Amino acid sequence: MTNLTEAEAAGRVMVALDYPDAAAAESLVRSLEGIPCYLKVGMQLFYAAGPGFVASLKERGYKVFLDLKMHDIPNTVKGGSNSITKLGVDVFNVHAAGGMQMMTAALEGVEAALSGDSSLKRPLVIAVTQLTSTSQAVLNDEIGIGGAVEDAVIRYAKLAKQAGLGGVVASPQEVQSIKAACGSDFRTITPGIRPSGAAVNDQSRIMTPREALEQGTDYMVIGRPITAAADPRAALQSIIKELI
Ligand SMILES: O=c1ccn([C@@H]2O[C@H](COP(=O)(O)O)[C@@H](O)[C@H]2O)c(=O)[nH]1
Repeated sequence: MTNLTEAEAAGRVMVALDYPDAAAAESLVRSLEGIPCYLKVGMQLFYAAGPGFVASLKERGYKVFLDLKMHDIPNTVKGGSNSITKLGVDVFNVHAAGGMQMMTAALEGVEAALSGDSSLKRPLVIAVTQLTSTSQAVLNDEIGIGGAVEDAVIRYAKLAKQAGLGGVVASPQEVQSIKAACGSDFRTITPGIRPSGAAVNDQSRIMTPREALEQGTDYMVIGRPITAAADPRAALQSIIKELI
């Protein structure tokens, strides 16, 4: 048991809307109506449905994580961050592998947007460390980065913290080390969540929702265990129940 209320537990879940178009995503959103979870819009949906879909979620009061994982030269990321901030999203991200200057530029883009429109809310800017699909073997043998995945994650997390970002995307397996290295206020947003018995799919570094919560994660990103379920609302409700 934890001290989380049902609403608080729902607020820790970010449902990944990985759909090919607005109509498909809309149908899932409607099925979850009234549950105060975050909605995550990633590349597939954003490239198909664009800023208009994000704006429609915000108009309906949803908290939105725009997961576009920017990774480009600093000037381009600054511009991208500026445009994203103007969409009014609550959370967005860049790749920590872009380095300190790129992450700082992302924050400059945010500041420029906020200074031009006082009605905008400051988004939480976070950095992707090592994708949760990346295993130890892939990191070492394919990508060619030596050492333990966890060490790479912590290196990226420290760099993101130094750049002034508010948190990182990582596996729940790394949450305790990230918090120890970067402080308890430094947010962890963790995909790689699989309820017991669920298909692992292409994820590698996974944990159940309950285990992730016990590691101290702030938010858990969950896609297919909800969206591919016969009854997505029931699947989300069962995850929330596991968290309270
Ligand atoms: O390291 C990362 C970064 C982002 N993701 C995203 O999270 C969801 C996970 O979806 P599942 O269906 O629960 O696997 C997806 O949108 C990814 O793009 C990630 O998995 N790992």
